[in-house]
Amino acid sequence: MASRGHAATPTLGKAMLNKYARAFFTRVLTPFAAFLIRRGVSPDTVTLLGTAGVIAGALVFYPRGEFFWGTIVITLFVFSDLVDGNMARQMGRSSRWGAFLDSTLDRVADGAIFGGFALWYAGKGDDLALCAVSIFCLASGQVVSYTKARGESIGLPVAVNGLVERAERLVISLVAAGLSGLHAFGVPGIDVLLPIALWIVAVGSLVTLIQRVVTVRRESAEAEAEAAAAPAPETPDTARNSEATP
Ligand SMILES: CCCCCCCC/C=C\CCCCCCCC(=O)OC[C@H](COP(=O)(O)O[C@@H]1[C@H](O)[C@H](OP(=O)(O)O)[C@@H](O)[C@H](O)[C@H]1O)OC(=O)CCCCCCC/C=C\CCCCCCCC
Ligand SMILES: Nc1ccn([C@@H]2O[C@H](COP(=O)(O)O)[C@@H](O)[C@H]2O)c(=O)n1
Ligand SMILES: [Mg+2]
Ligand SMILES: [Mg+2]
Repeated sequence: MASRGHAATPTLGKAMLNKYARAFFTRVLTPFAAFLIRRGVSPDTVTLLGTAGVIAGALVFYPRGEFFWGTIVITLFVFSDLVDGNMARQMGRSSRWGAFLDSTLDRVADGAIFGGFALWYAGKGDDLALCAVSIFCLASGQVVSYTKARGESIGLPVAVNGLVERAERLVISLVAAGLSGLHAFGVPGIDVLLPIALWIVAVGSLVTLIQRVVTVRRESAEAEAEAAAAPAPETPDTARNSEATP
């Protein structure tokens, strides 16, 4: 199957969280995943419910500026993205459909999170620049993921993850949003963290996008050169001719 961060393809510039945190969370979440399997829950159900919870947390709380509670709800549900795959692997039922559903709903969840920030800044948060930065984070995150999916669909390895993968985008934004939310409980000055995080995610996503586009361009040129150097494949016509020619 097409490569992902943890696939067989040698991957350059593997992002920190996918490299170090995934193994840790796999160990921690495996017993919970096994428990759900014993209760007859399917990986697809976990994928769907997890996404619904993230959407609810992001779109109910963030547009009202309730960053603490929004982040608590999202955090409770976002780890379902690590549990669903874990369950599928334990059951020996990892599937193309599951990979498609997981990745597609990742995009939906990310849209809700950064859309929630944008709605806050477009409304009561009253900051057009930060609304624009939130929309940039949303769009660039989706395009970063698309570069890999499209590159892989045309047969390239896309052997780079880049500086800021999805896990980084989420951890930076959610930690900052959760802490910024403490402002509502009287912690002074802490609300500056969310704007800082959004700028970091925006710049990091742009760098990641460039890293991936450059990689796809190089891999594509290499693949074209390889194809040009290889002997032309036999068509029925050339096969007939070569049989006729002694
Ligand atoms: C008083 C304190 C208030 C604070 C409130 C609580 C704060 C809690 C804050 C944050 C928690 C954040 C948790 C975020 C967890 C993210 C988990 C996750 O979903 O990871 C997904 C990621 C990728 O999964 P996939 O392989 O399924 O997805 C692929 C990916 O989307 C690709 O996208 P691309 O990267 O290319 O853009 C797609 O291409 C592909 O299609 C798709 O399939 O999983 C991982 O990467 C694994 C690593 C997970 C690492 C989780 C780290 C969590 C670390 C810390 C959390 C705790 C922090 C607590 C801080 C408290 C601060 C006070
Ligand atoms: N409903 C699902 C969800 C995931 N999978 C498989 O797991 C892989 C993703 O693993 P994560 O640890 O990142 O969740 C995905 O590519 C599928 O192979 C599944 O089968 N069904
Ligand atoms: Mg998953
Ligand atoms: Mg996922």
